[in-house]
Amino acid sequence: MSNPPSWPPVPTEPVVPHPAAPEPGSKLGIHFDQCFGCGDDVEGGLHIRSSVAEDLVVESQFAVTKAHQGAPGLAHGGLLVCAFDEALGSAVGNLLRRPAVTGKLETDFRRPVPVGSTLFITTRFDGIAGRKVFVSAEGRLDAADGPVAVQARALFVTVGIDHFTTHGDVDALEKLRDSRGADAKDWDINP
Ligand SMILES: CCCCCCCC/C=C\CCCCCCCC(=O)SCCNC(=O)CCNC(=O)[C@H](O)C(C)(C)COP(=O)(O)OP(=O)(O)OC[C@H]1O[C@@H](n2cnc3c(N)ncnc32)[C@H](O)[C@@H]1OP(=O)(O)O
Repeated sequence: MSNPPSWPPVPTEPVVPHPAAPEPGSKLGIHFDQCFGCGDDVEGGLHIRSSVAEDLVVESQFAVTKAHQGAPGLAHGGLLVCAFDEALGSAVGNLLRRPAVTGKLETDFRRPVPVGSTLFITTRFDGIAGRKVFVSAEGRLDAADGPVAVQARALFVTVGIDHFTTHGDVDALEKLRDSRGADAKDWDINP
């Protein structure tokens, strides 16, 4: 059997938060009201909520409902991946205060996640190499110290706002500003 790949897969530097990054104890707002991961306007969305803890840790919660089923009474694995994409991406975007997109996201499903449970997701920064930001997370059932149900690790790549205006909606910046309020105006959007 081959050894598991090392993580991060390339040499990295420690992650330094943006000087204006939210302090430990801060709640993170939604980044876009129509986002499936966090948006308030999405019926059946994941409605993930996150806050900053000490030592560059971000804590997120995903309350699993019937809208998120795969098998009867159990969360769909793809939506659990979405929850981690949101939690990890939110940590990267908010603490570096730059837009970033998921380049790679791996998940290990260790336990079933029932409808009615809440997944407590803890995200940590593993290192940065140029535009590449490596993060990992674990999701525990029903409490911050509950049993581990899902683990994930990901590469996010920082991008300019042109990523969204070119490939998505030409009005992306205005729509993000409308969702985030005045807080959006001083983001580093042209790496
Ligand atoms: C999302 C809205 C954000 C709004 C902003 C407001 C702030 C909000 C704050 C916070 C909340 C955020 C919450 C969001 C959560 C959800 C995030 C998502 O689901 S994002 C959607 C899914 N992901 C994509 O659609 C990417 C599609 N891929 C691409 O667009 C490109 O491939 C991209 C940008 C990732 C890289 O393309 P290149 O041309 O810019 O750069 P190249 O040179 O190819 O890659 C850069 C480096 O990364 C490595 N790399 C890229 N992809 C890799 C991969 N899959 N595996 C390994 N390395 C990879 C490359 O090898 C390269 O490394 P070397 O610099 O040469 O060392």
